[in-house]
Amino acid sequence: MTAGEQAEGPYVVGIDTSTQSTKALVVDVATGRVVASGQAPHTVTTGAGRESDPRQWWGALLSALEQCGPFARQAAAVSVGGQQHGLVTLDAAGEPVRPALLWNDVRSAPQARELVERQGGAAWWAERTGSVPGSSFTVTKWAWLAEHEPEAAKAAAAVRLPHDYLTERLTGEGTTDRGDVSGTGWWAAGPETYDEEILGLVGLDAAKLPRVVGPGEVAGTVRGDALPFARGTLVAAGTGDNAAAALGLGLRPGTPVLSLGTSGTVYAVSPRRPADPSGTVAGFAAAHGDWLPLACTLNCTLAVDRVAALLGLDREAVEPGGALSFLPYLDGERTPNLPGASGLLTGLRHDTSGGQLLQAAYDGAVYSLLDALGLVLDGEGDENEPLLLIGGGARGRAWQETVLRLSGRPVRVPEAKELVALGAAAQAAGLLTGEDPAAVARRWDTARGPLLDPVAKDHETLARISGVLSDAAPLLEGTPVTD
Ligand SMILES: Nc1ncnc2c1ncn2[C@@H]1O[C@H](COP(=O)(O)OP(=O)(O)O)[C@@H](O)[C@H]1O
Ligand SMILES: O=C(CO)[C@@H](O)[C@H](O)COP(=O)(O)O
Repeated sequence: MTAGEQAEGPYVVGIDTSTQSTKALVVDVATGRVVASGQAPHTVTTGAGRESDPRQWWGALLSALEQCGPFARQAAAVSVGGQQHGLVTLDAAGEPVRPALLWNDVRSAPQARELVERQGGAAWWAERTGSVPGSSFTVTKWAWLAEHEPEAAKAAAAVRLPHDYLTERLTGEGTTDRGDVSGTGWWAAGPETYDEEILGLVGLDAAKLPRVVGPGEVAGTVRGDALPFARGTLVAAGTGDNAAAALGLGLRPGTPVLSLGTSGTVYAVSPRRPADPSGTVAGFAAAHGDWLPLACTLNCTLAVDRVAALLGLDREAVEPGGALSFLPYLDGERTPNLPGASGLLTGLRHDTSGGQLLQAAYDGAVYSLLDALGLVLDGEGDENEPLLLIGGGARGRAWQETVLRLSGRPVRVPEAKELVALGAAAQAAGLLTGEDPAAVARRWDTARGPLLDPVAKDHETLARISGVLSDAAPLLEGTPVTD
């Protein structure tokens, strides 16, 4: 807050515990002004798996809040948004049995395939849970753990998602919410309950799962004095990071969002419950009613930054031209569903420049997201409606220009940087004021930002990438990742 600016209070805290870091914002409920903020990094294992120690998330949360100075302890309510799907296993004392298996760990791809085949096929899963589970989904990670580390699975007295783990450390109660639970693969989207049949299939007792807190309900209160908040501070349900960003943007049905972070995601709010048997669209629930059809890629900002580093180029040093196609599947891929794939480059010539190669990596990363946009919107929305571009990558010129050229749509880049944390803050604010959190965000005008005019759609590049994807299908199957 700058000198002379008057916050009216009360304050709320919104937290985003995502793959690479935890961010905290202290926000003034009346105006939406961010009065203090903090951020602290996480580490993620490399190699075959992607794992993080949940205790490190808690340490990062404390550090991010410490950076907020005295404001966090003045907050009246707090909420945690977090990376989706991660499998957190806790022992009877509430300590992690082992590091969490993250959403971008593809080792459970064989378990995903087997679960879909054994139980009803893709259409059955899509109708029953909203999604066809791939290796990102918690249910496949639990099946992997039970098969590869049965002792760890047996030792798990409680099973949580990342945002549940942090919320529980604040309140002492095991809770989750409608948005994040919808990405587990063991939540039935019709009746909106845990699915006993699926839990039976993977040998998981529902008693080990958290209570699902309903939209607008309180998850609990801060339980102790040694915590970064005052005892008795209200704790909201929290939610998955994409559902939190949807709240943070005050999203209405039909407006598409493209998020460029560790994951690339494309989504919209919809009143209709999605059930895409192709598995491209995950049929998540939105945090406060409605649905959140979403497609997600594993290779986004980290993959493109890695290509820039390999070339020794700045991430903005792209050049036009050339006829390259680069599928930057450095981590395997989820959309399209190719968990065993690796990066694939075609069209290299003597006169290809490094900048053209880098541009091709951006094109490959953005292609998959835009290709899924039609399925995500499923006939809702208007072609001329601006895409909302968010996430760390949205700050980059090369990302913005690639999205403009490959979508042919206008693009709006909200000025607010931390939309997940803002969405969590709006959820916490809603507890105090009784408002719908999306309405809180609209009142705060969080989606405000420059509108970039559309440019002619680059059909040639889109067709070239699409051709390589189908021609190279056997190569992209790759080999399953094992440890
Ligand atoms: N100015 C920028 N231009 C392009 N990319 C950026 C910029 N700033 C950050 N990034 C990218 O944003 C990513 C982090 O985005 P973020 O949405 O915070 O990730 P996550 O929430 O998945 O941890 C980094 O991997 C980095 O590559
Ligand atoms: O798996 C998904 C969505 O289904 C990812 O979007 C994760 O939720 C990770 O988010 P970021 O750390 O990239 O924000």
